[in-house]
Amino acid sequence: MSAEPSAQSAPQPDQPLTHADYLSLRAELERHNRAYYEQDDPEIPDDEYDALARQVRAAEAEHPEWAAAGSPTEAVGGAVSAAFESVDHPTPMTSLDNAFDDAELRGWQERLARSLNVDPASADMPGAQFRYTGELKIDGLSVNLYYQDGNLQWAATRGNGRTGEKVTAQVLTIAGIPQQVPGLSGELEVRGEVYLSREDFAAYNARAEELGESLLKNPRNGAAGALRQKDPELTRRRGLKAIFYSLGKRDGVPARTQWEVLQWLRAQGFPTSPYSRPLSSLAEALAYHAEMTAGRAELPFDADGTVIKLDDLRMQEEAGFTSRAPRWAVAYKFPVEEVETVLEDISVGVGRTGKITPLAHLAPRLIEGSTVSRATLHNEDFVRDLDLRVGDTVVVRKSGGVIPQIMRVLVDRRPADAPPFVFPAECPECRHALVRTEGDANTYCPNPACPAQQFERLSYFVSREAMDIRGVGEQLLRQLLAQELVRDAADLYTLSAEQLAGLERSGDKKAANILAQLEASKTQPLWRVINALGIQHVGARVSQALAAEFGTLDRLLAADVAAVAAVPGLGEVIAENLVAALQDGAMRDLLQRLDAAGVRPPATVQERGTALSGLNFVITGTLSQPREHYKALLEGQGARITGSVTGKTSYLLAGEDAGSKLDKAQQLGVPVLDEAGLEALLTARGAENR
Ligand SMILES: NC(=O)c1ccc[n+]([C@@H]2O[C@H](COP(=O)([O-])OP(=O)(O)OC[C@H]3O[C@@H](n4cnc5c(N)ncnc54)[C@H](O)[C@@H]3O)[C@@H](O)[C@H]2O)c1
Ligand SMILES: [Zn+2]
Repeated sequence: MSAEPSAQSAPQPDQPLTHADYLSLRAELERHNRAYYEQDDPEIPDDEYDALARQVRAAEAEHPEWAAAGSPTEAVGGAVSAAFESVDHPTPMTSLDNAFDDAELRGWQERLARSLNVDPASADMPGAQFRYTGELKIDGLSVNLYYQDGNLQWAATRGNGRTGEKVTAQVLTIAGIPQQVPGLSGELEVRGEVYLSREDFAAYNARAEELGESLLKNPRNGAAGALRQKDPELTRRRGLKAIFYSLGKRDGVPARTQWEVLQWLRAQGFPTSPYSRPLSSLAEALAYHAEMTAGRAELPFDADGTVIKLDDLRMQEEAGFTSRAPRWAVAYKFPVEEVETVLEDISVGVGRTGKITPLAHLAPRLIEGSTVSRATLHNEDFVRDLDLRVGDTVVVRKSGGVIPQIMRVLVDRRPADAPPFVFPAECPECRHALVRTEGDANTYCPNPACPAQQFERLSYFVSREAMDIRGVGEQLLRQLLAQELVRDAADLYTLSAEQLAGLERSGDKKAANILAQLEASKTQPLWRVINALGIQHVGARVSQALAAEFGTLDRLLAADVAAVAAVPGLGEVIAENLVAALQDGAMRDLLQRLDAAGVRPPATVQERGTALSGLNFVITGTLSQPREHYKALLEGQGARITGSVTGKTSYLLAGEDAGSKLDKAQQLGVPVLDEAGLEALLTARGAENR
């Protein structure tokens, strides 16, 4: 394995910078700060940014007069966006100084000792006065929660360190944030990191990739973009998480050390990190860092290093802060592992929606503990921007700790005869001309009869997360397509025993088994059928939400965009796409033929709750959601819905402007429920799965 020399090394001392060089580097740094902090969209990886910042700092150390006009190296964060109300942090929120190797961590301890008037040699004595807490440096963005007398007043981003953006509603979409800290009076500031888990990051990008939308560069920027949404509902959909690790104001908090702060936070119900550790010496800090470095690939979130903090809070206060960071803590960054490898081939795949995706085939290399031999190239522009050519030596790293990504091409190592990669104009499977519409990064094969798409759609249809037809595997599907026995999923249900038995490596017994499985699949639950249609962005989770909401396929087919978009977990984009897909002529034809073949999912009703079984409901008046919603909800709990109020009616669900039915119910003494009443009834009867 050949690791790239680190981009983090300090500038060469034999290359003194001129003032003009310095100014241009500094302008570059400011530009990257804006892209990173204000647009949440960095242009360069963090280690390259860090190297640039070090160069500027080194120049300023030699020429303090250059920095006099106010350098970005002195500042924390970026400008506060006018889109949010701004709020002053009672205690400033700072950045952290960095260390990049063990020697730098020792150097940090020495400086710390001197600032505390302690002999650096004795600070490092076994069992000495310098104890630490080791934590992971989670790659998210920091927030400050401000409480008065134990009640949450607001939550804000770090902003420029003194003033942040108020994002209370957005922060409260994160699970587990206490709105009260009982028993405290005075002021409390709780600081932590809001982040996107690696899993959620990957899921987001997978969807964005399908949509042809721009991808998140890393989980940190994903978290920052999600938290700084004006609409908290959009924040909620991204599924942010948070981990808390320090205090600003801390009136009445009984902690004397950082470790006790963490224990206290945990006891108050704040999410805390399981990876934090008390450390009794610098040697233990080094070992902790080494251990975290080795285990970083398995973390559920991105971390770019460890944070080593002097444990004693009184000593922390004594050591104090520089202009932008505490002296008592340091971020020890993980090395960025990049490897060089050779691009052996670029293949082009066709997905079930016809999307064409180029894939890099790499000479296998080990990166952070796993072998990497492939990397997605996303789309045409991605390959062109890199100017990738087969035979190139490329630099690969894991982005977001998990997904291998080609960072750049080492052009000087390019074989002389390497031809530029030409993105195909025709589908590699069916030779149909490919289309790429303006404004879309993706290229598609528009041919619905494309065998690659047919195959992908069919294998998706029978897959475990869809119709789960185990006997129909990849090989069988290929044979069926090749012999033109099927074109789409509905054709599977028209197959005869003779046709199946006639296939290669098949026989009567196998054929009977396949037919039995096909037969059984006709009553698979609704969500499986919805999922099996293979509509863009409609996977298992979305299908389950749709089935729960609409109950039957017919109701789903009748729903408009607004009704679909209102389903929990869905949004406008998915809704529009879904409604359009269901209205498509070919899709209607497929659905009709599936129905004719006997594929009839039982109404979702039966497989859900029984909390209201035996009860008869009548619905009237204007409710806050379409009547279908309540119908599905009630039927989903086993209730029957009837049209008129009679002696047999158990409840009338009445919205605004209810007319004669309400009168009738009152006459007959039928209990009348409003929405809150219904909610209470469901709760009282222990309804789940709503
Ligand atoms: N790629 C780019 O263009 C670009 C531009 C600007 C900044 N950056 C990156 O951003 C970082 C710069 O600095 P910064 O000041 O935002 O912060 P920082 O990431 O260097 O360090 C401070 C921050 O660490 C976070 N943190 C996470 N876990 C913590 C813990 N356990 N204890 C304390 N703090 C913890 C806090 O949010 C805190 O504000 C660098 O990593 C730099 O590479 C990159
Ligand atoms: Zn094709």
